[in-house]
Amino acid sequence: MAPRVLISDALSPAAVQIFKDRGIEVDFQPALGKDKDKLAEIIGNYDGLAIRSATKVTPKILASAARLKVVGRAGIGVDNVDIPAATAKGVIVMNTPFGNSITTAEHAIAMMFALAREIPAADASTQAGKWEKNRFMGVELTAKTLGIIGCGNIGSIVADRALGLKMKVIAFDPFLSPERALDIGVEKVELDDLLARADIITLHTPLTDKTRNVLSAEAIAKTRKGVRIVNCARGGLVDEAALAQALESGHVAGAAFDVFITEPATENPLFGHPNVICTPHLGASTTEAQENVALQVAEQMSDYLLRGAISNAVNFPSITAEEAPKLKPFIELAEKLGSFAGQLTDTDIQTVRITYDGAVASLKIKALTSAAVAGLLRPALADINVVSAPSIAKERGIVVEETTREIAGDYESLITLTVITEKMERSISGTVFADGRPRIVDIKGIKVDAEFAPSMLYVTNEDRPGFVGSFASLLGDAGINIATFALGRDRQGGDAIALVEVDGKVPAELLDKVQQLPSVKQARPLAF
Ligand SMILES: NC(=O)C1=CN([C@@H]2O[C@H](COP(=O)(O)OP(=O)(O)OC[C@H]3O[C@@H](n4cnc5c(N)ncnc54)[C@H](O)[C@@H]3O)[C@@H](O)[C@H]2O)C=CC1
Ligand SMILES: O=C(O)C(=O)COP(=O)(O)O
Repeated sequence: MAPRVLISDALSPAAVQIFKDRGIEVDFQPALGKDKDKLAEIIGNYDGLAIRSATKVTPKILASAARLKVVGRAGIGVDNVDIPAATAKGVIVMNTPFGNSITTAEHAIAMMFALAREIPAADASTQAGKWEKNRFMGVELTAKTLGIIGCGNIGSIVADRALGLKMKVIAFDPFLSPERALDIGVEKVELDDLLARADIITLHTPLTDKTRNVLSAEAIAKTRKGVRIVNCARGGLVDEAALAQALESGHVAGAAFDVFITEPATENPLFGHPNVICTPHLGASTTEAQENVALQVAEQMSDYLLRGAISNAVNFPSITAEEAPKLKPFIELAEKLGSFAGQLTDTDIQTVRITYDGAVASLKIKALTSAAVAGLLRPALADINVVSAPSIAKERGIVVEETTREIAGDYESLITLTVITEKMERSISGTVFADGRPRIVDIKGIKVDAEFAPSMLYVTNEDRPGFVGSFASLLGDAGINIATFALGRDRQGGDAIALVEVDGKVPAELLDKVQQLPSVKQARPLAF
């Protein structure tokens, strides 16, 4: 069945065409994002959801999204998506990190000019027939100091344009390296320094718990008198009420805002002030940027839904379309090794150690580890998947350790999974043969060679004569057909294991009888 995608925001129709061309069913309902009840009602029918900023992907929406595999944000900010909730549900969240950055930077520059020359007010007055030539006295930008808070993709484009305008550019960004600052021609400063020196402040950080209210009442009080403030990043970075007061008192000369704490903003403390310019979250709204982000998000979502390739996911490592097919059999192996261990582990898992030997060590092991953890925890949590597994393991206090050794041993690639609980430590290793099928090659240090099958019996016993005969006849008597039979032991007369693929389910009575065979220590059914 073809995957189905819902577009619930005003994306460029270019996205619709891409989905169709890729063979994905698509519903284009550009106003739906604003109707959260309707969205919750229908989201269960879709594998993918493509959005901009109007759709809020809340835990409630996610709870109704039974089939959802991916949320694609045609844009940058993903603060309208509850990422932890999406991750816990195994939903990939991807954005398009560069598609609208030039456009947004240009909007910030446009806002800066609009403030410096009061263009909106002058326009309104002129068109009202007033010709107030003496009312509007602007300021020159040349040689002024621009303070950029958040100097990432957009901030550094703003810096570049501002340098072209012969401004002095200073930036506060804890993650901006001194080398990068030098490279892009900005002076890296602390926040207080920026507040004290900037003639114009422009914000370009995401909205996080750390950046919320970065321009608080206290911070605004530290700015230069006559400062102008531009926010084309996110509502919530600036205390709107405190800014309104500072505008009122004349400390702040002007503010240009594209984004607001509450959107759509129909009322706001900044509205109505003569030195305030507002636009309705238009930062990304150019034909070019909208085409870019729509095409990119549709391609990325299609690649994921059709080929398992992941790019620009904010909650999972990237996997290219070339890597995806190479990774697939190892994902299956990792998940099955995890499942094997999970089905045998009844007590609390403290640590999972996964070792990658040989060629597999150079693949995206983060994805493989996630798959192994998903398999391990699935017996307890049916809904877990590779996306949600790491966060669920963390939540449960399970330590996940990874080791890679690129030198191959007996196998070209080998994955070993070790589960450590309070009582025991159990390891199991597997590989993928040339036929692409995963195999178990070692259990607790005992060599075996078995494929994973829908119904299996795992028996540990003492290596004594007679076990195989009596075991096989118990199965025969119960009418259970043996499909494959793998045996291994650590040494003659030592510990032995049998891994048997059977047709159909193993009845509980049979399991009891096997358990009672004289040399048997443990008999467990397994399903893959
Ligand atoms: N108005 C609009 O339509 C648009 C708004 N945006 C907003 O712009 C934001 C920035 O976008 P990009 O530059 O592409 O993101 P980015 O991730 O490239 O840059 C963000 C920068 O903020 C810095 N940062 C993080 N925490 C900080 C803190 N506590 N203090 C100072 N700096 C901090 C980061 O180190 C990074 O360099 C987006 O998150 C989005 O919210 C993006 C596109 C359009
Ligand atoms: O890309 C972003 O972060 C934006 O804020 C753009 O928002 P929009 O897609 O125009 O609703």
